[in-house]
Amino acid sequence: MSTKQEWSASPQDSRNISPPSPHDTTAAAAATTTATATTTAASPVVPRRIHILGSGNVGNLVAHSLRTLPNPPPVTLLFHKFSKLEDFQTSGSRIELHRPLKEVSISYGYEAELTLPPNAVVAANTPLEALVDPNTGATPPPPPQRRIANLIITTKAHQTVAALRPISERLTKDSTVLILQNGMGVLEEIKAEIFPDPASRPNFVLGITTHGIYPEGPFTLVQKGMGTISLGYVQRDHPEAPDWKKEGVVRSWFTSSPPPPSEHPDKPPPLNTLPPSSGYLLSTLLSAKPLEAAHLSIAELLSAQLEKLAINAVINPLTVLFNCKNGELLENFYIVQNMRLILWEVSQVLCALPELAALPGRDVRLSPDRLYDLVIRVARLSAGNYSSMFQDVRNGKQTEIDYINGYVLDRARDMELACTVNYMLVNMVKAKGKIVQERAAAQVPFVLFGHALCPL
Ligand SMILES: CC(C)(CO)[C@@H](O)C(=O)[O-]
Repeated sequence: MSTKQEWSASPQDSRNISPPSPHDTTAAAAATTTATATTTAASPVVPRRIHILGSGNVGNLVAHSLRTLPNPPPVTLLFHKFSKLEDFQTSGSRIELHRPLKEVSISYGYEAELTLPPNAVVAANTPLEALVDPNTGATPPPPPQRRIANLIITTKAHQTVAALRPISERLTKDSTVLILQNGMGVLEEIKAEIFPDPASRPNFVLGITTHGIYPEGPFTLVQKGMGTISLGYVQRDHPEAPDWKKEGVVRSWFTSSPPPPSEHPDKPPPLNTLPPSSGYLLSTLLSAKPLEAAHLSIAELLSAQLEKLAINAVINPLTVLFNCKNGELLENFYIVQNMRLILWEVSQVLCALPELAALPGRDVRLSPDRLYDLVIRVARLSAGNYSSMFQDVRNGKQTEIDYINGYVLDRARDMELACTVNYMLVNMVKAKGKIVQERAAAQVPFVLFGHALCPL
């Protein structure tokens, strides 16, 4: 874990359009006690406010952990659906966390915003309920168009680009965006579709979490498994890097830039060598104890991401296809045989990735046997839970399969490797999702204004 560093914050960003909130005006004093180190006259100026896009379990855990710091930073929750914003407000604009053997903790003081652009009313594909209060018919007030210095994205992988687009103009090259979600490939999509110009795009940090969080009510979470959050700063691309728009999405996120200054390539770069907002965001997350966050070198983070990808590539689709809890996968010899088959193929693809060529111990670390041990450990620890993909399918939602097994498939395709097992899994999970959605639709054949008129 890296050393923490103190960051002073600007009381109010001069580019903000909205008037300062009381939380922001006290930012400079508060920032100095969030993390500890030496302040110099030349300390970087970073607005303290942290915006969080994605109001699922991980987003709420991070928000709660930040707001329960001794001197918490101001936190804005960004909602892209009016109904979600309303749920938050009607449940007291607070987040509640239940942890094993710990008392329940409740956090307050959030600012909540709707992220729809002002002209969303006329956009053809905007869901009406996202704009108009179903009870009163009122439209929400326009959100303050404050510049976003620090953004944490915890949306599902497939929702990220659409959720980020309405706020993308509030991010600048001085901002930092942390992408904290399951799956891989989203950073490349964001760069290609939202920030094609390397010179003006924000800084990025990638993260993965192993915390086991489950909802117990609106904005009430239960932490069943204590995990960690691993974070890695992504070096900026050179402005002369390839034009992503022209050449399509390249799914490897390693850049053409030299690695950031660091005494040893396995060590993360010191926070004070990073852009100020990246240093501030990392330092603040590292100081939030319940998150158990660690700052890794980007090579270490990539390995951890790929290990998690391999775990998800096995547990998630199999729990969908066999309609079972994570632990039930382990009790069935035939399923375990399939696990080994999937991992053999995943391991072949991951070990061939060009960006891992210099990773020490790559072939052992990503060998089928080691990945199998990791899968077994996670399935045991989460034996009583249903995987996130199982829950998505059951709730008729789109899954993250394209960013998990689909990512393995895309990378195999780039390298001209066969990847039939993962190809089949992607199609089978999509087929299962379609069956569930069609069955649900068949049960409610006639829907008007969101109300089922004739449920069967
Ligand atoms: C590890 C995992 C499969 C445990 O349920 C989790 O990442 C999930 O549900 O996606």
